[in-house]
Amino acid sequence: MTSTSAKYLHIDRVCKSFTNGSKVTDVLSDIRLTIDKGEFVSIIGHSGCGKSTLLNLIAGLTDVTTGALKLEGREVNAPGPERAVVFQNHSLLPWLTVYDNVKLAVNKVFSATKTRAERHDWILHNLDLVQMTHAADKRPGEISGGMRQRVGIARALSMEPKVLLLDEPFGALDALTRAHLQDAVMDIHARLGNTMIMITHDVDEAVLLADRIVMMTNGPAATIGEVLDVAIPRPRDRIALASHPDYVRAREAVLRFLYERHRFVEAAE
Ligand SMILES: Nc1ncnc2c1ncn2[C@@H]1O[C@H](COP(=O)(O)OP(=O)(O)OP(=O)(O)O)[C@@H](O)[C@H]1O
Repeated sequence: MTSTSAKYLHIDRVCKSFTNGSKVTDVLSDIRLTIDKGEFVSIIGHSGCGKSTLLNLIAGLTDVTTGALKLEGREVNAPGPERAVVFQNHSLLPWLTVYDNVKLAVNKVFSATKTRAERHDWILHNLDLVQMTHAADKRPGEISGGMRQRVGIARALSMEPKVLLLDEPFGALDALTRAHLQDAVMDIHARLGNTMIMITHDVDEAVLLADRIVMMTNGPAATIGEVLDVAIPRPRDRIALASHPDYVRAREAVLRFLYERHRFVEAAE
């Protein structure tokens, strides 16, 4: 980690509680994490531990209760196009075509700085990045779930975000489609070099994609239990990796964390 980029995204002693009437729920406690520019970070942890809450804090969709969250030295306290989110279930507008869904995002960010022709080219360029140009005139209801997720990624990328936040984007997809999209994301990350943070429940996905894996303890008041470096060279090939000793070791470390040291126990009411 170089000193100039060390504080690119800085999460400093962040706690998050939700208050509902007189009931206060402490969801996250003392989160400390620094993410480098261009890094790919996976966040893994049992259901309900607070992964989405952490991502929403980075997105600016919810406020920190205490602590500070900064991107390039600037406090994050509202959503912004420099932090685009892709959700598990696509959030495309069903009445607009694929092209128009991306256009909406592009117009929002670039209407003052790109001409109409440049914006058109930019929309097609982003659809091309996820290999969806052929479906530009289709509506979300006319394409598959995997294709909708691709369009969601294109729409997020079209805003040229500094940080791409992925909240379990492939959770609802079949294994084969998921593998194709993982490859697409790795390819985009290699080509654009942007910072990506992805929540996943899938240990193999976490290891395959990430430079570091952030492992969260169980809630309430969850925190970061361990951060694992995945020093496997890129490009990564899923078949070659399956028997790679570093891959096997990383996978085992995550499994041990999740199933031995921080086993999920159903909360007894
Ligand atoms: N707006 C809210 N008000 C009150 N509690 C909330 C709110 N949002 C989330 N929570 C609680 O915070 C905890 C963490 O939720 P979160 O969705 O962040 O977990 P998660 O790790 O992403 O879960 P999953 O893996 O199941 O998606 C849960 O107990 C949830 O009920």
